[in-house]
Amino acid sequence: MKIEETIIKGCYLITPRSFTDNRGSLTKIYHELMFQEMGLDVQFREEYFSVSSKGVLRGLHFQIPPMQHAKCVTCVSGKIFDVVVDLRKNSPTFGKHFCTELDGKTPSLLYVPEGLAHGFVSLEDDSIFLNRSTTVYSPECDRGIHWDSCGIVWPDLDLIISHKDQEMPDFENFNSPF
Ligand SMILES: Cc1cn([C@H]2C[C@H](O)[C@@H](COP(=O)(O)OP(=O)(O)O[C@H]3O[C@@H](C)C(=O)[C@@H](O)[C@H]3O)O2)c(=O)[nH]c1=O
Repeated sequence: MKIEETIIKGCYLITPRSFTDNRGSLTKIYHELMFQEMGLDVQFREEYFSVSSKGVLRGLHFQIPPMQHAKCVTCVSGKIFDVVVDLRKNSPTFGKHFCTELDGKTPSLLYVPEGLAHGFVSLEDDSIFLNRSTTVYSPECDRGIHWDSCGIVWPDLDLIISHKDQEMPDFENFNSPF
């Protein structure tokens, strides 16, 4: 595995190891010891995947204390435009964002530390997004900021967005607990 820090401290792009042969490929996306060796000594508690049509935007989400979490996300099929926003008040990149494409054909992972909001837009039909988190889902602590915040330039697509996400507060009107 290869790890590279993004412009946001503690947020890493990870290139997993893939093995390809005449049958197809095998990609290792989590290995406890390898994660520890990369400095990511975390215990994941929950994992799920979602399937999204082209243009679906989900985000920008996070959980507030006491159920805040780090997460490791990837796209196992299709392609997504993935974004994180730093909500840590004492961080030099507070309010700044980082975006990257996650492509099922050339797998890579994004490790998102506590205190960041996360979202993505699906660039292809049936993109499969895989999410592993260090706390379980808590509807009481589930929060978000509006997707059209912080100067994020989203892909020019006909976006499909849930009512819940359309109603999220702007970053400017959100008092961060981080
Ligand atoms: C995220 C989640 C949702 N749900 C339920 C709540 C709801 O009925 C349905 C759909 O939930 P949402 O609309 O919140 O799903 P979605 O918009 O896909 O939420 C996800 O977005 C991406 C960007 C993230 O970063 C994730 O952490 C998560 O917040 O699934 C769970 O039961 N467990 C979960 O872990």
